[in-house]
Amino acid sequence: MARPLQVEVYNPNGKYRVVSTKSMPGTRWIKLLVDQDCRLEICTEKKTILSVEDIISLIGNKCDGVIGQLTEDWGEKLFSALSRAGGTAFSNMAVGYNNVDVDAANKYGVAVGNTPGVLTETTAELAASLSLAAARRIVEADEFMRGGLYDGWLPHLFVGNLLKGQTVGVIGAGRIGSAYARMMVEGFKMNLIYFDLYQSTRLEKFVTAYGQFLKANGEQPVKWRRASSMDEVLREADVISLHPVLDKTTYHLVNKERLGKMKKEAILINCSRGPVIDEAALVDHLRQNPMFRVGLDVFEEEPYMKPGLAEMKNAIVVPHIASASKWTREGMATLAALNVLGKIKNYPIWADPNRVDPFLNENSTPPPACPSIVNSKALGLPVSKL
Ligand SMILES: NC(=O)c1ccc[n+]([C@@H]2O[C@H](COP(=O)([O-])OP(=O)(O)OC[C@H]3O[C@@H](n4cnc5c(N)ncnc54)[C@H](O)[C@@H]3O)[C@@H](O)[C@H]2O)c1
Ligand SMILES: O=C(O)[C@H](O)CO
Repeated sequence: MARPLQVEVYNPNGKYRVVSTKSMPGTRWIKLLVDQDCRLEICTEKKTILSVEDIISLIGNKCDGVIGQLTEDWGEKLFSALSRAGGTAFSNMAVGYNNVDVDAANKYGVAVGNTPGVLTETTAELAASLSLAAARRIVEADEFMRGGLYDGWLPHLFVGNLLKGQTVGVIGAGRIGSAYARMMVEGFKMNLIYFDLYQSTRLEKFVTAYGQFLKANGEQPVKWRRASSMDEVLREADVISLHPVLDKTTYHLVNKERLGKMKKEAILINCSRGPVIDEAALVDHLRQNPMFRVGLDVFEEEPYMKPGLAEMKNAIVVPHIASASKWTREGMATLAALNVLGKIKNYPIWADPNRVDPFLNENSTPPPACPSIVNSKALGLPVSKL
């Protein structure tokens, strides 16, 4: 028989058994669960990605709710195991939930939580950092310097792109895409072109107002345009950042053909999900177009990179750290814990999952509600009046 996975237990006599498949940043989330009569078990196994079998063994015979991670495959097997153990609540510690089969969760009556509202700016800041790093070739220059290759200033040394006055393209102008667009427009006076299935009126108003402000101060105003197709963005933008959800409509959204439509010296940023780009086609494109640059936080088959990517000087690669600021990660842990706790306690669903500040204030008790449950309608869960 397989040995049981190692866990750390808090409040062993708690009435409700909650499992967290990973240790998460901060301690507030632990206190919130323990104070509400939960026995909390945190898996402390060294392996990074737990298998479905590992998680089934963690769930055991009695489990009220699980806090899980985006690296786990939450489908039929796990939701049926959780339901058999009496569980009704699961929360991803992430805003994206493409690792979760929501239909399977619905079938077993399990609420599925996610953590929007707390990682928007942090993630957008990483996309902006990758954009700058790619435009100004910071990683290549750092390697050159550390390699002892710098022997004096030269007119051609690491010449990159000026962002001011260029066009930033955003594909998926939701929470994070809009925050990134605002940063690039306001910070670097870039013009904006975006493509989304929905109009982003707030973003459009922001860029219009900023353009008027610049004009009133004697500067060139910034402009915006909502593209009617994604290809328009690919053709016109100098820097393109991808921020859609991953689903079957966005799988390989950027493929060989679409890469071919982009400017030869364009910059492509991906802080959404790896499979939004056909990564093998991207490697070919990078090889054939040395002035084309990418900044990637996510990969098609994480944790692996497609052959050749690691050798490309025109690629900057970081290990899925876009939401990795202390405040955000602690907030994600809190929201995930409160999703599970709220469902166990039969609390209603918070009316606006983007306005989660009341849950994050360390000096007050969080509202009696689940911050964000993605299948609340399907399960017919009541909405909070707070
Ligand atoms: N790298 C990271 O660490 C990290 C951090 C946070 C979020 N994410 C990813 O970013 C995604 C977006 O997060 P968000 O909070 O901004 O979500 P969101 O729902 O606010 O925004 C997603 C946007 O994509 C748009 N969209 C959907 N399909 C599209 C398509 N085919 N073409 C163009 N636009 C399309 C939607 O209309 C929506 O406006 C998450 O689902 C997650 O996968 C990654
Ligand atoms: O979807 C998410 O939240 C990220 O990928 C992790 O922060």
